[in-house]
Amino acid sequence: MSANLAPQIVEQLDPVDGPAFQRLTGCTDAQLADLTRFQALLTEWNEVMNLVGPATLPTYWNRHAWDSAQLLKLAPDARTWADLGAGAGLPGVVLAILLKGTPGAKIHLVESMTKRCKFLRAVADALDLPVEIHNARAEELDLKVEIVTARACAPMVRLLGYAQPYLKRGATAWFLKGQDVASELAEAATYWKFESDLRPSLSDPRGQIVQVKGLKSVRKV
Ligand SMILES: C[S@@+](CC[C@H](N)C(=O)[O-])C[C@H]1O[C@@H](n2cnc3c(N)ncnc32)[C@H](O)[C@@H]1O
Repeated sequence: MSANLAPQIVEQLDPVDGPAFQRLTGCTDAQLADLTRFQALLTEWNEVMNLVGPATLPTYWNRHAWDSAQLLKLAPDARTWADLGAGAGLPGVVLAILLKGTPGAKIHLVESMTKRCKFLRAVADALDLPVEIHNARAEELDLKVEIVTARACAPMVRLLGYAQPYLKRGATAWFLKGQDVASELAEAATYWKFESDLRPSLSDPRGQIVQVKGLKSVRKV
């Protein structure tokens, strides 16, 4: 698949395997092969370090690949991304696979745990991905990107603090959130002023993808 994933995406829940994911996204055979290799690396490394819940691996294509890939539908023209708390490479590695070969594509994988960065480096080298890996705390970096994203990194009240430097430099935030998003947003609103826009997740019937704009601190978290 080339630069524009979004126009080809047909909305449908739960791709159960690689071919179903390919039908859903229109990804190329090469991208499908990379995603399959990523699944194998995730499974192999998960034996020796805690990357994802083992029970989620059988549903990799929906829970991890499609959950991550759906972000490209929201920002089809974005080329530069920062994934805060990338951990196992979700969503950042999936985005990098789907944007590989697109001129200007660069995905910053920001992860504070050194051993998880080792995994991300191994994946990036094996798949020759357009990524930069930062073994750092997200809020300490000063990166200029179009989109800042995160999945399961921190509750919204703290995530906004991590994302603030990126938003200040012009990024748009799209965060993958679960069923607790309403209470997370209510808590965050006592510390921050911001506008949010929620879209239903295409991979998780209880999930939401939250856009955040106009972030200002009201009081210290
Ligand atoms: C629960 S894991 C989720 C990883 C991945 N995004 C996923 O969905 O599988 C959260 C990750 O965020 C990292 N993390 C938490 N706070 C961070 C921060 N301030 N800067 C960078 N990484 C952070 C943790 O080390 C951990 O790897």
